[in-house]
Amino acid sequence: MATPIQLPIIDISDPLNPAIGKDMLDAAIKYGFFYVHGKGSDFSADAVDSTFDLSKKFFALPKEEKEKCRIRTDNRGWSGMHSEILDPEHQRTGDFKEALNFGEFKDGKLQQPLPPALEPHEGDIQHFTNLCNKTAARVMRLLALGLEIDPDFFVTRHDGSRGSTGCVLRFLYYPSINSPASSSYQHDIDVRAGAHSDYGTITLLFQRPGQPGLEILTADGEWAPVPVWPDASTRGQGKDDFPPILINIGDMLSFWTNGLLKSTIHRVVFPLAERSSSTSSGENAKPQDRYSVVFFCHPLNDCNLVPPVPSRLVAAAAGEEASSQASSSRVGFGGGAGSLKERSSMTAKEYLDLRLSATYGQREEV
Ligand SMILES: O=C(O)CCC(=O)C(=O)O
Ligand SMILES: [Fe+2]
Repeated sequence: MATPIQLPIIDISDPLNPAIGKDMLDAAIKYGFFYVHGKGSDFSADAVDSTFDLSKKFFALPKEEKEKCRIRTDNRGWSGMHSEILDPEHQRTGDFKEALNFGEFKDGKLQQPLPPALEPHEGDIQHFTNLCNKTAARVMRLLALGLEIDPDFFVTRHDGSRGSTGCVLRFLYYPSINSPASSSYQHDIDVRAGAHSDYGTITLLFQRPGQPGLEILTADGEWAPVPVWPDASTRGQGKDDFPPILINIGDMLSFWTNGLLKSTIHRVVFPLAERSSSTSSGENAKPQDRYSVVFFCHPLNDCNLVPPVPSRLVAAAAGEEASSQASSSRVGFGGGAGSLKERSSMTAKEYLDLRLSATYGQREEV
């Protein structure tokens, strides 16, 4: 079985500490993924727990209720089992998951239909989104410090009070391998979420203890499981504890930094230990449903990603890339935005539209 990857865990309680910025940048260059401690972020265990409770409540609703907020081309709403294919080149069946995307709030209101069960919780969803934006700002300040640029370079370009952004909060539900919804699963061809990279600048991922499944594609081309709790010594110290938040770099930030920061391909699987315990009476991990909560952080729609981030490290990376054979043709993996490097201008909105239409071309117009 592949060995779980050990990713750095970073304390973001001081977002103006250049040494931490350097550590974060190193992780973003080497892996494209790192954890941040829950402590020192803007989240409490309660805020995270109650958001997962809400997500469970939503996915348990009858299909007819969820149908009322089915996703359309604005990328907001619910997508059912098998309706997304994140890796169309390799997947036979759509992803073994359900998802619910929340877009922007205007005057405290979401701009999309909500099922009645969630209506009383609109304020809670907004509160959680605000916390995501605050923690994302800490991470972006530290990355800017690592890049030796104005610490607010990214934060001002993501400031939702100045316009619309493509930020999305997403609830995900992957039924366990023993669920009837997973009965058609064939482990040599199917996955819970196909291989992909994320489109935005950074992604925040919240996971639950005992519900693993995320894997990343390492530089050696191997799939490495990413533990929910990376370090046993940080686990379970008091009720205020929750698994560290996993952060990854998206395609836009990779593009914007000339490929210096890595947008790493990842997927979600039924963990091997769970697969074997569903067919034998072994002592392996008991199959579990997996719930995750993801925040895709995007710049303001009109933010131009050309020219690149004004960092000497980015400029140096561009020089290296030009002289190397391995130019980053995989920026924009997933299709739809392959020729980015030839463009003299590309706004965040243009970029996102290209990527979404490649992945979700079949959705109904709003
Ligand atoms: O559920 C997860 O762990 C990852 C989800 C993901 O990668 C995505 O939605 O982009
Ligand atoms: Fe992802």
